[in-house]
Amino acid sequence: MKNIKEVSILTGFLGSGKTTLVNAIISGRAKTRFAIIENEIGEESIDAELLIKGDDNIVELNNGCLCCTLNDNLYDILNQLWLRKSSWDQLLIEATGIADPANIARPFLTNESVQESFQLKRVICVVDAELIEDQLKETEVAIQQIAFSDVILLNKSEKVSSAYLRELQAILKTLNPFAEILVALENDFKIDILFNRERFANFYSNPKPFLTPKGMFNLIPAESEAIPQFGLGSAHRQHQHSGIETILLRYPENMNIEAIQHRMMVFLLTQSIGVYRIKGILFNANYPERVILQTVGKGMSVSKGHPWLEGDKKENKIVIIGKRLSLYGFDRMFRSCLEA
Ligand SMILES: Nc1nc2c(ncn2[C@@H]2O[C@H](COP(=O)(O)OP(=O)(O)OP(=O)(O)O)[C@@H](O)[C@H]2O)c(=O)[nH]1
Repeated sequence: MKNIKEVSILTGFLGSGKTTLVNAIISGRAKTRFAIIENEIGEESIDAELLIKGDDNIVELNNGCLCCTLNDNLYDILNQLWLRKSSWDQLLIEATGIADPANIARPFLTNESVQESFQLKRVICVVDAELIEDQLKETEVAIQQIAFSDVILLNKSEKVSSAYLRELQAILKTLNPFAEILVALENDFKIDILFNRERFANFYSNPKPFLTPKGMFNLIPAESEAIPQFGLGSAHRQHQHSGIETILLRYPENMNIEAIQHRMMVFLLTQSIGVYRIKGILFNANYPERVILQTVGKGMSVSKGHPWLEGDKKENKIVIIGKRLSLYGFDRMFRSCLEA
């Protein structure tokens, strides 16, 4: 009998906690070998570096959204993963924070040849309890993510009161009465409960194939969208999606970690409107590990990442995601924190 692989899609707005959940899944289901598709909107992968283990079956898909420009690539990747199906058990897809999960799920729901090999078991939406109300007001995609999911994981619940948490649950119920809402407290995800949840198999009635059959999973040639790029030395603007854009900055010099923390704190307090997410892998020769800088909304965290190994390209890599971003302003700010 053909071995059908289970698929889980993780969605949720920028910074809600998807990568943290992927790590919790990897360690919480240690007996399951996961193939993981990591999609990031920036050209450079940062999330893959934040995963707790390196694995041959981690596929990074950068500089575009699986839900739109990279959707064709999904077929390629499914083909590749299927060819080495004996090396993994289940597939996890971490969408970008601005993806519409319906578009990622479509091949699994409508394409018969994909369905013969892959079964979409659940779409999990990670929701930031502290920020979701603002996100729902600002971006339609936050609503789409909640509306399409089978399970809503109300994350960072320790940051809000229990009365507000109940209010939020009521709001989420109105956006998606069919989904089950689970509450996660301080990264304490109940992974087994999550993986017991399965979508209603017949929820989408009478799906129709939407692609011309070709190749193993109806592979169609990728028609990649032109991506606007503006050069500025090592800094450039990369990709636009739903009015949300990404800037990538790279610097080979030592970053002064104290200086950047201070600078970021002031920035978040005074100027951060329209900046949804900053993720940085920071380099300083005095630190044996990568320093991970993250901001979500006005919150910031700085933590240790993987150690630098010989042969690693030692540099600072910072991704900023938001609307109407000032490339020159960010470049100036980060340059001012480099050690002379
Ligand atoms: N306080 C608190 N922080 C959390 C929790 N879960 C995640 N975080 C923090 O939130 C930040 C973003 O988490 P990620 O897991 O990277 O979020 P993400 O959804 O993968 O982010 P994007 O890939 O940029 O969309 C990190 O600094 C995490 O440490 C939680 O339950 N409580």
